[in-house]
Amino acid sequence: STPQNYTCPHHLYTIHTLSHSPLILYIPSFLTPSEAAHLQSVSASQFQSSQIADQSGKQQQALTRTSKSTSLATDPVIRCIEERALAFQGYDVRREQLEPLQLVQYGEGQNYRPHTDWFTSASQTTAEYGGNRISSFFVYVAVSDNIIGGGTQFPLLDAPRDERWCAIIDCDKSWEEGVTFRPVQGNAVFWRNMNEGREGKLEGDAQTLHAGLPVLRGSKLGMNIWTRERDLDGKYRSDGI
Ligand SMILES: O=C(O)CCC(=O)C(=O)O
Ligand SMILES: [Fe+2]
Repeated sequence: STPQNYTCPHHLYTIHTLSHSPLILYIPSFLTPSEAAHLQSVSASQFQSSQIADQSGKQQQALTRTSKSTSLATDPVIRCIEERALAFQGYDVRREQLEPLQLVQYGEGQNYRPHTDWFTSASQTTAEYGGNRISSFFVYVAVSDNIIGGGTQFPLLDAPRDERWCAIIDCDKSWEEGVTFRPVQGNAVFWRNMNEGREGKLEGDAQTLHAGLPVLRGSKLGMNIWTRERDLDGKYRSDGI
């Protein structure tokens, strides 16, 4: 438990721009070590097999997503992480547009096949859900020392050329495999899922296709922070009501 007078830690991250279109940013040390430990402890007993939405919008267990996941109720530490994710996106994103933080646990052999975080089915983008997902953060909360695999792959992106990227992305992969971020504890990948199309209407960007590669050894705990186009109905938010 955390004290009522908890104040948010001051973050000192630097940002690396991987791509302008789609906008993809890499954020080292998005979480502090104590935030990561807190997320692990509050989620520990909560995990259930991950579900995905089918075309009708029904939540289903699927072979394409074999991890376990859970959504978190807010608390003072989580609130700071939410505030950081909001501030990161500028002042025109409201707290009511945030989905509850979702933690995803992968053990050996588990993965999430290529997908976009934005939806194509109308049933997942209703007014109650606040429309579609405009942006995603995927945060590496806990990564075992012995990890092999478990990167986040964007197969449709061009790999950057500068060797300094090799600290962040897997440079052993071939060009055709796109960009694979290594799972590094505390770090995050941010991307915009949607762009303004004709008449200023937001449209999903197919280039944001990505996958959680199989964890071949060890384990990975990740976190999704998703922002909707508009406010979610209270029943779908972590702050409820
Ligand atoms: O596990 C990963 O690296 C990515 C997970 C992901 O894309 C998701 O949960 O939507
Ligand atoms: Fe995803």
